[in-house]
Amino acid sequence: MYLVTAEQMRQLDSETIQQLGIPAIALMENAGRVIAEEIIALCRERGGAGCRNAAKGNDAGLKEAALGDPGKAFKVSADHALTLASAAAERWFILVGKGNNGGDGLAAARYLRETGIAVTLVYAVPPESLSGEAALQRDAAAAMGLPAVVYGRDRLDLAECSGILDALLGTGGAGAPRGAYAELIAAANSSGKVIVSADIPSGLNADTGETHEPCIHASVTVCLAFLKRGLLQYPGAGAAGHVKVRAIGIPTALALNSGVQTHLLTPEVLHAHLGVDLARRRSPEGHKGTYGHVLLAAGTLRMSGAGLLAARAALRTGCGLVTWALPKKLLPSVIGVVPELMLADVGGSEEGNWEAETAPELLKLSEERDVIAVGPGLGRFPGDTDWLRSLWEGSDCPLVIDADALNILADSDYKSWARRRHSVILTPHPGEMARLANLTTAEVQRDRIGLAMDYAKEHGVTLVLKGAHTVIATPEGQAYVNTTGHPGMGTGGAGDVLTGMISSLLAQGLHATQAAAFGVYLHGLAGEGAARQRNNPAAIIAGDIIEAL
Ligand SMILES: NC(=O)C1=CN([C@@H]2O[C@H](COP(=O)(O)OP(=O)(O)OC[C@H]3O[C@@H](n4cnc5c(N)ncnc54)[C@H](OP(=O)(O)O)[C@@H]3O)[C@@H](O)[C@H]2O)[C@@H](O)CC1
Ligand SMILES: Nc1ncnc2c1ncn2[C@@H]1O[C@H](COP(=O)(O)OP(=O)(O)O)[C@@H](O)[C@H]1O
Ligand SMILES: [K+]
Repeated sequence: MYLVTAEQMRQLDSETIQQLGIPAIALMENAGRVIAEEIIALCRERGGAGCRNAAKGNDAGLKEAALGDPGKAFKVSADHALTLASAAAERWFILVGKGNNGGDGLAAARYLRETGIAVTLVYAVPPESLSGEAALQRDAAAAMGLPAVVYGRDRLDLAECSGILDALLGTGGAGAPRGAYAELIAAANSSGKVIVSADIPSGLNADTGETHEPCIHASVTVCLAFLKRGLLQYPGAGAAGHVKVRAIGIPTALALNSGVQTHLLTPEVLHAHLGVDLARRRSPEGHKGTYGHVLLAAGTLRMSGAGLLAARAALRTGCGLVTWALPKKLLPSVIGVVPELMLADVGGSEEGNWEAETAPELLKLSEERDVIAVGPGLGRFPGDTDWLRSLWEGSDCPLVIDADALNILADSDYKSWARRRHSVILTPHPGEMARLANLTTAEVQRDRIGLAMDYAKEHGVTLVLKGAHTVIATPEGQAYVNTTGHPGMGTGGAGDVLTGMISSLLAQGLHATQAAAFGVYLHGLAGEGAARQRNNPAAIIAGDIIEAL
């Protein structure tokens, strides 16, 4: 599934209209219809038991009326999606803005009325100020005799409705809602009524997910044609409720041709777009050498657990072998803790810290391994930027950089380092990303997708920007947004687990984008599994995520 910006959406709209010759009013009709269908589905779902039974009876009657001899094949079906047995119990207020989003709402109102639902149009601005297709919809609604009020001129009591359709502002909204728009949004939010948003919640930045003050808090958002980026990024993702993306006649192929490079990370995208074998089939004649060898440079005396977590996660994700390179001082405390793990002491300080002099030994170890993962529990040490530079420039395999190794990178001018033959994957959380990009954490969170895409392209790295809805951005300019995972994963060490997983997939031969995307996806699924196994998600610890793999 594609993710688009408001600008890309406008371009796709106009290409459909100009290249395919489909009139704008037809797209708006389709939009109105799918919005009405979703409202009807919602009414059906939340209808009382009596209503549901009535609906069933009615549907049975309307859906399939076998005519004549029951043995005959001839049947007639009604439009189930636009049928609601409990319609008489519903009254919806349609909040109408001045632009095309308002036009969508007006079209939806007509379909709802046809179903038997009472609708009242609530214009945020005088109806005369509507233009283009929205004006055509206004006239059609008036011709059908739909009752209408104008906000600020006529009496309005939102307590009198059973639900609200928010068709005030869509992708053309700019800045915080003003005047009547702001007042209607605030009133809708405090009404306690169920709210369905057309395309995006009014007051949401469609690209970044920032919510202006005020912003609609919807139960359902019927997103038209393509998923808008802002609906996936918090806090917008929280304001949108259940997002239902519905087709309105804009061909998906247009997005591909127009160079839309952002995707929702689904099993279909992993399989069909990224070529990942989701079943992770293993060759019947495979052996541990077939599945690759991870070299992990991690851990200090005080943070040896980070190394253990990353190493165990790598093993559980299916690579053949893992060698954990660590300061000598750690050996007595970790020997035997994970029996499957190989340990390589590389010197280090008396206190069990890393030292710059360990670089040649690490490079030597890397010659026999397929990937280097560096960072979990690493700490900082004198000469660490030169140390990381020698790994970057001197090793001949993919490199996964996490935690303190990201902080080292943030202190380096690594764009001037020699180009690598193999890929580099960075896995920052928002705080680490802020240091890398020289921003505040709030600035990072403002538009995670946009920032990740720009950074990955500019620095020639695969970037995994962690947090709810992790973004994977590639050096070629693509991005994938993950939705697996769980708030219970906000626990120390969960990121170390991810580093181990991505490294393991790289060792097994997946390329950087595959390994980063599939690793993030599986990590989230394991987090969900761990949440199911524990009765309370707050009880999840990082080791549970590994056990759920
Ligand atoms: N063929 C198509 O194009 C299709 C489009 N589709 C639909 O159109 C939507 C986009 O429509 P759009 O571009 O007309 O913009 P829209 O979101 O309705 O709002 C713009 C109006 O709001 C106003 N306004 C803006 N900011 C404001 C603020 N902060 N506070 C107050 N007012 C503000 C601004 O007025 P102005 O300030 O310029 O006077 C302007 O008139 C899209 O989301 C989808 O639903 C679908 O039907 C598919 C086919
Ligand atoms: N609310 C959430 N929803 C989904 N995933 C989350 C959420 N909070 C945290 N995570 C995931 O948990 C991991 C935490 O990583 P990180 O902050 O690096 O932890 P640590 O440094 O302790 O290992 C990341 O993969 C992140 O995406
Ligand atoms: K809206």
